Amino acid sequence: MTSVEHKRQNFVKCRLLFCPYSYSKWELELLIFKNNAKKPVSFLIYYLEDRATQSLLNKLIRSNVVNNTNQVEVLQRDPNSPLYSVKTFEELRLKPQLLKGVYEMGFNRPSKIQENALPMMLAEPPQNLIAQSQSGTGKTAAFVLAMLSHVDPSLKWPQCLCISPTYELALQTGKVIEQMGKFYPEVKLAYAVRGHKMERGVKIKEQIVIGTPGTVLDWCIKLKLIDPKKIKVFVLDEADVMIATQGHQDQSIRIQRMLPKGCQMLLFSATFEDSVWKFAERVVPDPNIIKLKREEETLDTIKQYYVLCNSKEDKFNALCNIYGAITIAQAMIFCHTRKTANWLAGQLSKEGHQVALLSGEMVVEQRAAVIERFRDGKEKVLITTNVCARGIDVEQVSVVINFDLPLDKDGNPDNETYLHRIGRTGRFGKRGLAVNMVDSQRSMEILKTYERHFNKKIGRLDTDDLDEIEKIAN
Ligand SMILES: Nc1ncnc2c1ncn2[C@@H]1O[C@H](COP(=O)(O)OP(=O)(O)OP(=O)(O)O)[C@@H](O)[C@H]1O
Repeated sequence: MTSVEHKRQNFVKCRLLFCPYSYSKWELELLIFKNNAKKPVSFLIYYLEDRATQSLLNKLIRSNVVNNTNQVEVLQRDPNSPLYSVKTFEELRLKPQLLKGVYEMGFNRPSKIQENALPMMLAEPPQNLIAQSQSGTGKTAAFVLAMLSHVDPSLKWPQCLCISPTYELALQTGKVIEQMGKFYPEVKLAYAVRGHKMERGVKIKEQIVIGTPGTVLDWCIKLKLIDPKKIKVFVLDEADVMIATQGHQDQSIRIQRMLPKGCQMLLFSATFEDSVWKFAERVVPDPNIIKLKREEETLDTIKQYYVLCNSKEDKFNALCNIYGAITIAQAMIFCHTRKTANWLAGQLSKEGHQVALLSGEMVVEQRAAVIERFRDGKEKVLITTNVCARGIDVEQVSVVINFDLPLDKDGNPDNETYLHRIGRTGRFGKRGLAVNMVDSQRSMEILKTYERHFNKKIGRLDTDDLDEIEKIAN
C-alpha cells in the first residue's frame, strides 16, 4: 500500500461504555473516521442489555421479600388434582434441620409465590414447574428449599444441579444454599464456575452443584466429574437473563438433554417474554405453571416537592438545608452526569456526610460492594447517575432527591424512570419523600410534564425556610 492510499483509508473505532441514560444497558459507540480524519464523521450507538448485572445489584440491595398484592395464577398439569397451597412452613413437613434454617433466615411464613410453588416442588412424585414472578418475591429461597429437601446426604454424588447465568449470580445462590442448609451440614455444595479448576475424572462427592452453563457442561462431558444420569432435581434460574447471554440457551438445553427422564425440572424467571416462554417449554416438559404479575409502582404514598435553584452550588445548599432541618435515615440522590455525581459526593463528604458513590465506570464487583455497604447502613447517602436508577429497588430508602431531573437520551422527560426512581409498589407501601431540584426554564417544563403525566401535585419547597422543611417530614 502506498502512503497516498494509506491516507485515504477509513477506519472505525469502538468504545464500550456503561450507558449513562439507562440502568441496564451497555453502550457500544462506533466512531467512523473517514480519510484518516481526526474527528469522526458519524457514529452509531448500540445498547446492549446487561440484565445479569442489574439482577445481581437488585438482589444485593434487597433486605426483604417484595410484597405483592396481585393474585398468583396457577396452571396445573393435571387440572383435576387438588390445588395445594400452604400458609406456614410447618405444613410442608420439612426436615427439622431445614425448618430451623428457614427460621434462622428470618422467614416467618412463605411468600406469595412460595405458598403455591413449594407444595408443588416438594410433592411426590416430583412435579415439573415453570415459575415467573418479579425479582425479590422469593423464588430462589423456594428452589433452594426444594433442592435441600430432595437430596439424600448419605449418597456421595451430585443429585441436584442448578444453573445460573453468571459467576456472581451462581455465588449469590450458593450463599442462600449455605445459609438455609446451615443446620444440615451433611449436605455439601460444589461450585461449577470459572476459576474452580478440577482434574479430569475426579468424582464430585457434593450432593448439590451450582454453576454456570459452560462449566457445568465441561464437568459433565469433558471432565466427567458429574454423572448427569444421577441428577434428581435440575434448576434453571433466571431464565430471562440466561437467554440474553450468547450461547447459554444452547448450553442449557444440552445439559437438560443429558438428564434422566424422571428428573424434576424447575425453571424460574423474573419476566416472561415470548422468547423466554419458548425456551422454558423446551427445557421443562409437562410443566405446572405459576405466575405472579408484577405489582405496579405508584406515586400515591409519595410526597413530591420541587426546589428552585440557579446553579449546582445552589442545589447543594438547598440539600444541606434539607439535611439540617429533617432527619433522613437513608437517601438516594440522582445526578445526570458522573462529573456532577463526583463533585456532589466530594461536597457532601466535606460536610461530614457518609457518602457512597455509584457510577457507570465501576466494574460489577465495585458496584456490588458499594450497594452492600449502603444496604447495611454503613453509608447514609447514595449518590448515583442514571446507571442504577432502575437496577436498584429503592423501597428501603425514604428520601429520593433528583439533583437533576431524569431525562431520556434525547433530553426529553422520561416518565418511566421518574416513576421508578421515586415510586413504591403496593397499596401499603411505605411513605416516601421526593425532592426535585429545578434549575432552568427547561427543567421547570419537564417537572410540569411529570406533574401532568402522573396527575399528582408537586409542591414548591422553600429551602431557606427551615420551618417549612420541617413540616414536610411529618
Ligand atoms: N418467606 C420469606 N419470608 C421472608 N423473607 C423471605 C422469604 N423468602 C425469601 N425471602 C427474602 O426475600 C429476599 C428475596 O428473595 P429471593 O432472592 O428468594 O427472591 P427471588 O424472587 O429469587 O429474587 P431474584 O429474582 O432477584 O433472585 C431475600 O432477601 C430472601 O432472603
